Amino acid sequence: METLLTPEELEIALRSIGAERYHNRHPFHGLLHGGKLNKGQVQAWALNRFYYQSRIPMKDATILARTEDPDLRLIWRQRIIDHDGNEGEDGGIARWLKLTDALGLDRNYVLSGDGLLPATRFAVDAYLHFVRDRSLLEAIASSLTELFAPAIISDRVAGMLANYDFVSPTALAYFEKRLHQAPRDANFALDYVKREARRPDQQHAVLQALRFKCDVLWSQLDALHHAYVAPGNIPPGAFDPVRLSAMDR
Ligand SMILES: O=C(O)c1cc(C(=O)O)c2c(n1)C(=O)C(=O)c1cc(C(=O)O)[nH]c1-2
Repeated sequence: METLLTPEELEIALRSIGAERYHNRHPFHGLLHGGKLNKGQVQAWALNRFYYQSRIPMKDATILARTEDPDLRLIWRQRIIDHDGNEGEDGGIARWLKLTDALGLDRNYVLSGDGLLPATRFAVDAYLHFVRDRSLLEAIASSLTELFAPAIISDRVAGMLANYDFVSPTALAYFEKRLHQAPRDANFALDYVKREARRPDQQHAVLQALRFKCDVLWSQLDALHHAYVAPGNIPPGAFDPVRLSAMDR
């Protein structure tokens, strides 16, 4: 029999999952933030990560569609606005495309998803399916990786600006916004799961949802590391910085 945790104990357990498994610990992030990647490798990261960004509002629309609670929808819909923007106002997706523009990637190529690594698509789609198929509580809990995002975003911006001459503060504008948005969103989701996970099996499911989401993030970086850091592993059809610049010549 599992024991029932207090809400505070549940929060401690969630935070310890982040401390152990969040993608800030992935070696690819060490290379990215430490200035150890070349431009083609940074392009590959931005291109693949765009797919994650593009699916986030679809994921949040799924959560909206699944809840009967208008108060929850009212709060949650802000996430879609943050990513898609509003009339006359850019959102996160447009800001991410400014980053891929600044890195010299063709917009239509980025939008097409043609150069994605297979594992990026599988991992991100698994997140969408999880949010569609599991309980609403698990769907909300799976967003809780955002609790740990501000620290990695600060490290990333400082590291990339210090280490890459092809990265400017305007190119990284996406992250500046997330520094305010992520804690607001994560704190709301954390309060929600602390309030709604009232049985041991629900608490277990919440913890598993966060582990699952850490795996979604981790496996995207595994794929980048495998394909672009070790030579010779780029899958057929995926973005190849060397081939692309040879075609420019
Ligand atoms: O830069 C990052 O490391 C990072 C991580 C995460 C995350 O932890 O899932 C998100 C984001 N960024 C992000 O920008 C974002 O919009 C976002 C939405 C979500 C989500 O699951 O709803 N996670 C994240």
